[in-house]
Order: sequence, then structure tokens, then C-alpha cells
Amino acid sequence: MKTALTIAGSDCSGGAGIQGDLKTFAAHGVYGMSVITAVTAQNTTKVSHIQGLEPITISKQIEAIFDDIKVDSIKIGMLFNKRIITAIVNTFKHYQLPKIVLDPVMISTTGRILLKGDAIESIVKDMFPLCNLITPNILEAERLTDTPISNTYDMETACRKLYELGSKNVLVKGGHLRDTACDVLFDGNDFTYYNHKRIDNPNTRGTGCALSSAIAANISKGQNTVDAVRMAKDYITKAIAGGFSIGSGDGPVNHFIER
Ligand SMILES: Nc1ncnc2c1ncn2[C@@H]1O[C@H](COP(=O)(O)OP(=O)(O)O)[C@@H](O)[C@H]1O
Ligand SMILES: Cc1ncc(COP(=O)(O)OP(=O)(O)O)c(N)n1
Repeated sequence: MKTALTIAGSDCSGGAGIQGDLKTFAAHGVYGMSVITAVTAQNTTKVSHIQGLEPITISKQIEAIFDDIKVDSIKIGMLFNKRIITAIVNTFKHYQLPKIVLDPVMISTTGRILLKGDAIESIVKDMFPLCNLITPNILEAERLTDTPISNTYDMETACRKLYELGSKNVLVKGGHLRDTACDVLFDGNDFTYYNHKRIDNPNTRGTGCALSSAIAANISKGQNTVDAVRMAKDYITKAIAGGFSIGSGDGPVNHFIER
């Protein structure tokens, strides 16, 4: 059995974060494990509370897993603050790491800050160089490169700038562009474009989490990065098409449809 680990925040409503990641791993037939960085109280309309965990609690979770179990890939999501990032990076130093897919989660679709300002610098300096792939959305890529993005040409420019920050591959996701859902991958030499039709369904909660954990699951199963992203993009497209309403705000993507 292949394994995958998510290091992320808990979303009690089950659409994003740890809960969305574990559903994605299960749908890929990969054994999922989790290290929780923060507990959020959120639903389809808002994030009402966030409690970052103490760094020691995060380090101990990582040690418990790596001291005993072979980890075939890691997905990293919500990191929340600088102390948490430092704890993870310091604990990682004791282990041989598999490929890491990092979704630099900064803000929820419902508008709540999920990464404190002073933590952005730490992610870039300490985390990006450890990663096989980073998967910023348009807003995150704009923030990280300080450049506006409105089309695929701008996405390529952002990919080049982000690549210089140390990750081996960069995927800029186009879900927030108006009339396309094109994602752009850059490996330092070549671009790969994943161009799917935009789906008209507001129930897209957890798309970024599901995409990055699907990529990690595919890497666990031995896929290279280009194919892992292609398969994950097919997965998320179907999951968005099947997204459903469960509350008064936008609902989650669907991990349970026939594929
Ligand atoms: N309406 C949509 N139709 C099709 N694909 C979408 C749609 N919205 C997002 N996606 C895709 O979902 C994935 C997550 O993208 P995005 O929404 O940009 O990330 P995030 O959830 O981190 O903001 C990407 O592959 C993106 O292209
Ligand atoms: C705990 C937690 N982590 C990440 C997110 C953001 O999820 P994402 O898939 O990027 O997008 P939305 O669900 O916000 O549309 C989150 N909300 N909570």
C-alpha cells in the first residue's frame, strides 16, 4: 500500500484542509495520514475561528509518523504562522523526505487570512527549496511575485519568477481567471498547459486542497510530476462538475462520483 501525508489545517465542515485531503487520498486508493497545524471553525459561509497548534505538538506528530512509517509523498497546506513553519522545517531535518507538494494557502474563498503576513517570508525562504512542486492560485502567485496576473502569458512570467525561489516545479492554477481553467506548470525549462473547460458550478470549496493532494497521491503511486498533475487535473475537473450544496454558501467538490 502506498502512503501519503498531509500537513495542513483542520476544516470541521469537511470541504478543505485535512478532511478534504484525506478524502482525496482515499479516492486514489492511497493510505492517508495527517499532521494538523491548526484547527479552524468554518462552514460554507465563513471561517469563524482559528487556533494554531503549539509547534511541539506539530513536531511530535511528524516524528510519530516518520519514526515508524514509510511516507511516499507529502502534501503541505495551511501553515498559519512562522513558528509552525520553523517547527516543521527543523523536524524535517531529521528525516529523509519524499517529494513534497506545497499549496501555499493564504486566504479562504470566504475571505479569512489563513497565513499570517510574517509567515510568507518563511515559507519562501525555508519551505520552497524543500519542495518538488508548489501550487499557488492566481492571488497567491500575485502576492508572491508582486506582479498582477490576468492571462496565461502573465502566468508563465509568474512561473519563471516563482521557480527562482527554489521549488523544482511550479504550477500556477488558473481557477480564478474568468473564462478559462488553465493551469501552467514550469520545470525550469519547459511549460506544460492543463487547459480544461471552465465548469459553471459554484460548489468549488476545497478545489486547491483536492488538486494538491491528488498530485501527491499520484506521486506516491510512482507518477512523474507532469503526469501526476495531468491526472489530478482530470480528477478535480470531475470533482468540481459533481460539486454539491450542503449549506447556505458554496458547497464542496465531490470526491465520491464514479470515475
Ligand atoms: N469553475 C471551474 N471549472 C473548472 N476548473 C476549475 C474551476 N475552478 C477552479 N478550477 C480548477 O481547480 C483547481 C484549483 O484551482 P483554484 O481554484 O485556482 O485554486 P484554489 O482553490 O487554491 O483557489 C485548478 O486546477 C483550477 O483550474
Ligand atoms: C483548513 C483550511 N485549509 C485550506 C483552506 C483553503 O482551501 P482551498 O481548497 O484553497 O479553497 P477554499 O476551500 O477556501 O475554496 C481552507 N478553507 N481551510
